[in-house]
Amino acid sequence: MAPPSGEKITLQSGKLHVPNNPIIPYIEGDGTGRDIWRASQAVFDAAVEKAYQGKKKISWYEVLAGEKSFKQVNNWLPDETVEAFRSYLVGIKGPLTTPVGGGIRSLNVALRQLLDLYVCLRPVRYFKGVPSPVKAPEKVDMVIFRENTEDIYTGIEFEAGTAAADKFLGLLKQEFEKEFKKIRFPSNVGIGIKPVSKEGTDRLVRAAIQYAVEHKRKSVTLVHKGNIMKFTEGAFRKWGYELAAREFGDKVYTWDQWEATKAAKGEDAANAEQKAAVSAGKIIIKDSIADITLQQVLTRPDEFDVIATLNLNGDYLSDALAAQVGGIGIAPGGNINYVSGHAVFEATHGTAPKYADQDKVNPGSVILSGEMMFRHLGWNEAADLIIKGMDRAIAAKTVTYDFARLMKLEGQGTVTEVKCSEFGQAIIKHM
Ligand SMILES: NC(=O)C1=CN([C@@H]2O[C@H](COP(=O)(O)OP(=O)(O)OC[C@H]3O[C@@H](n4cnc5c(N)ncnc54)[C@H](OP(=O)(O)O)[C@@H]3O)[C@@H](O)[C@H]2O)C=CC1
Ligand SMILES: O=C(O)CCC(=O)C(=O)O
Ligand SMILES: [Mg+2]
Repeated sequence: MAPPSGEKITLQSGKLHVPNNPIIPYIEGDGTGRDIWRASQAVFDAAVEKAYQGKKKISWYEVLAGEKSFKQVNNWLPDETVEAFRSYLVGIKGPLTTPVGGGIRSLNVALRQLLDLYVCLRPVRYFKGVPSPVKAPEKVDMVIFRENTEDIYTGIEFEAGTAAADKFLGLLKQEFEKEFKKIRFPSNVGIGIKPVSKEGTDRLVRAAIQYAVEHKRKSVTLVHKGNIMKFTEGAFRKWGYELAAREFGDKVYTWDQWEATKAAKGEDAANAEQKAAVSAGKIIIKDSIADITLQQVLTRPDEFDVIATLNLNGDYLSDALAAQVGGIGIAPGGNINYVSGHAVFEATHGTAPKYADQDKVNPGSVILSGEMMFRHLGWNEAADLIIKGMDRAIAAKTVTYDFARLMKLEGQGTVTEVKCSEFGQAIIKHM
């Protein structure tokens, strides 16, 4: 049931209108979600109270999904939950379990698709003092724009040996014999479909470039595997460059332009043109193939800034990048539709079931997802307090097991390992 007090956040003339007492729906999450949510909600309420001294307050509205929902109402993702996020516009969630190889499809992905939250926004930045496996983690300052509604996450798959798979293979054999013959073992094969559209690419790349312009970032890299998947990943690259030139022509310089100038006037001329564009404050739009990207974000992190990529690449890249700045314990995210105003913020990590109900794991990812939510709402004072509290709690080396483990390996002196709830309290104390 919605809380008795509070008002709806609305979209007015394309802008969010946020009342002082907004109703914000949340999903607690499975596994470690329960512990993390408790710690995080305390931090959110404390930050709002400290920033606005009672003038603003969130009315939290718990909605059900996942294991808790199945237990209580025999439904993994009730319509009321989706409707609440639709109706109240902005929400936040903990992680939800997805079984491997069978069972229900991802509820996390379902929510993104049902609400058409086409951007998965995952900033990756370094907090001073956080232990890291790399030599210069402070060079990592990237913002991932992961396409969130297409690619293999659409879940169009046919299980090997089923009637559906046989029917699909039959169609393929009949209509596309040349392609069918490429299947190495056609009698026992699972099939997946990877849709990537121009519309989906355009809106994702538009959001990434818009962000780069608004935040004065240096470059947007289109990450793809277009050498192998020419008409999906390759098309993403092509459409991305075309959109950049068409909609942001005066604000960007693309590697497509560089190639054209090189072909016409030689490499020196192309380099000079790019240098002039950088001096004029233009954003460089470039691209990089996904496999080498995973190496270069490690070896040359300062060459990457905003990254726009498809769903699966973005999933891999966000966990890999999180490792460089201290791990998945402080990797926040938001699923956003910049047109409808709908947004659901959530951590990059999952339910880490082996630590469930031990009050152990790092609540930092959900806390920083809340920080992103506050900025999205224009509540920057509350967001700033969360960053301040987090910075100082880490500097005081009062940290959860994940950071403590790495800090001890680094020989960082006295480290106080605290529980999930205690880390939340440490953030509040240091605000
Ligand atoms: N958006 C969502 O809701 C997501 C849901 N999932 C789902 O979660 C389930 C488990 O997935 P799995 O692949 O194991 O990945 P998880 O992210 O849940 O956990 C993997 C490992 O990451 C570390 N970790 C995760 N969360 C934290 C945290 N808060 N603080 C510190 N360390 C953390 C732990 O490492 P260590 O063992 O080294 O301590 C943990 O064992 C699956 O069902 C998956 O589908 C996964 C990702 C996103
Ligand atoms: O939905 C899931 O269970 C996994 C999703 C995931 O890994 C992600 O979005 O990063
Ligand atoms: Mg993931």
